[in-house]
Amino acid sequence: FQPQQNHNCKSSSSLTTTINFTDSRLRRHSRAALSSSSDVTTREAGSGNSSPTLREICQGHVPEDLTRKCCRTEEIGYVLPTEIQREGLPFLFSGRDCILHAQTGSGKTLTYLLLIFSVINTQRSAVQALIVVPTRELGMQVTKVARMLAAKPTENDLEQKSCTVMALLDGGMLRRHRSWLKAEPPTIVVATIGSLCHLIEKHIFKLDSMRVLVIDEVDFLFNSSKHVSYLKKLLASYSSCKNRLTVFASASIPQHRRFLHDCIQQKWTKSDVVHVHVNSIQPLPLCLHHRFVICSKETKHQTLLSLLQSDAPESGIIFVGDQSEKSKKAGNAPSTTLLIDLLKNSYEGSSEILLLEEDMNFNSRAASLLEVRQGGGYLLVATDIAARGIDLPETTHIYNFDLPRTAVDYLHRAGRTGRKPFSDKKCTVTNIITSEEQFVLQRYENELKFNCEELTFQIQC
Ligand SMILES: Nc1ncnc2c1ncn2[C@@H]1O[C@H](COP(=O)(O)OP(=O)(O)OP(=O)(O)O)[C@@H](O)[C@H]1O
Repeated sequence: FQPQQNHNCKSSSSLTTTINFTDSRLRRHSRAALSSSSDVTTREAGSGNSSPTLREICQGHVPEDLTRKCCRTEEIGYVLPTEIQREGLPFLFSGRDCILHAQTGSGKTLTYLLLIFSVINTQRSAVQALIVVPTRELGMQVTKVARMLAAKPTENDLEQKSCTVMALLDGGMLRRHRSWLKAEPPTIVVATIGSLCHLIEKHIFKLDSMRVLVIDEVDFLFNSSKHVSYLKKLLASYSSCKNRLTVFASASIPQHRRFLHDCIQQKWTKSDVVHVHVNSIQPLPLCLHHRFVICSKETKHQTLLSLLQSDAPESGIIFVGDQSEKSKKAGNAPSTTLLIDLLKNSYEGSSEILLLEEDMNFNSRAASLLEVRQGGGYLLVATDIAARGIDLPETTHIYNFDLPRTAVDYLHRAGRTGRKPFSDKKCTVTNIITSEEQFVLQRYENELKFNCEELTFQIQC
């Protein structure tokens, strides 16, 4: 995703047709696009009255018991498809490789899982689908949704062999997974790239039967120097795009034309790959209200406290930047620790105060997220490890105690709230900045096309 000089995108541009349609014309367009274009851009969210239900879209593709479970209000209860599901699933069911590019919280996970359940054969004992994720936390979340969909609800169903889902994630028990992989390969594997490639290189994990490969948060993985070479091997050397369906997903695909071009050139996908781009003119969910408060570095803590007292958020995430190497060497306490201490000592709200950062051990990280998910109010102090993919639908407030480094990071942090697809309840993203940082925030506003309102604010001492 890094811009390169003299890069020739001509061949992908000639394959690519960007078409903007409004809601009522989308379905007609989708049908036409099924046979031709490779870059589909849709404009409006929400569903009109004539929209098909999720069940109708899945009919004939996904096993009936699963769509029933997914769509019945007494069970999971997804009656209407989100826009990425409505636009993406027809392409996926028709066997096209896809880049699913849609806002945070728009249901991309269910989109690719429904594709997986449409192609796997549970009678076969082989790994048939592989989902690659950037973090252990996101992996556990995706595994949970996949297992929920795979669970057999009735005794009759229990007679049939069920689909098994293995989480092969950093910090897991690789030895136990090795025996499991050999004795009875699972149908679906959710993996972080490091653990996965280690097992592939040791010939313990085989991709011969893989029919679907999903790379979630694809731009993050391609941008990570730690992951990119493994990722490229996985896409082009360890398996061939001809023998599988390849799906990329993210709310941000910077330079998507260049990426489409690379997908085809590098044989990461087949040449008729489709870029399904939902809400291209509105990268952030509309239900987000963005604000900023200007203060000095010295009054940042007090400003945050005052904001929390006045907002009284039931559930919120406070994002903090990573501690610099210089600050570590100087023996300073990390900002996360200072903030946790501050909140525990001075915040008067009733929310549970929790921490999630990369330096914690995996068990403590899991414990924090488990507590957050168990309901009740929470204030989660987190680094960017919580910014990608984590789905905590009860979150109503995001605080950027430190500004994110890039507009893309802003988009993903902000997108940890506003995650109920058919709700228009306003959620708030608040940036605590110094006056020197104001121009950075303005750059993000321009890039991501949102408006940030200044909050004039009296610090309560
Ligand atoms: N059709 C649907 N109807 C109602 N809710 C849905 C539907 N599909 C998904 N959801 C819910 O929407 C929320 C967000 O979904 P998901 O985590 O897949 O978002 P995402 O698009 O992957 O976001 P991100 O880019 O942040 O990873 C989840 O809580 C999920 O249960």
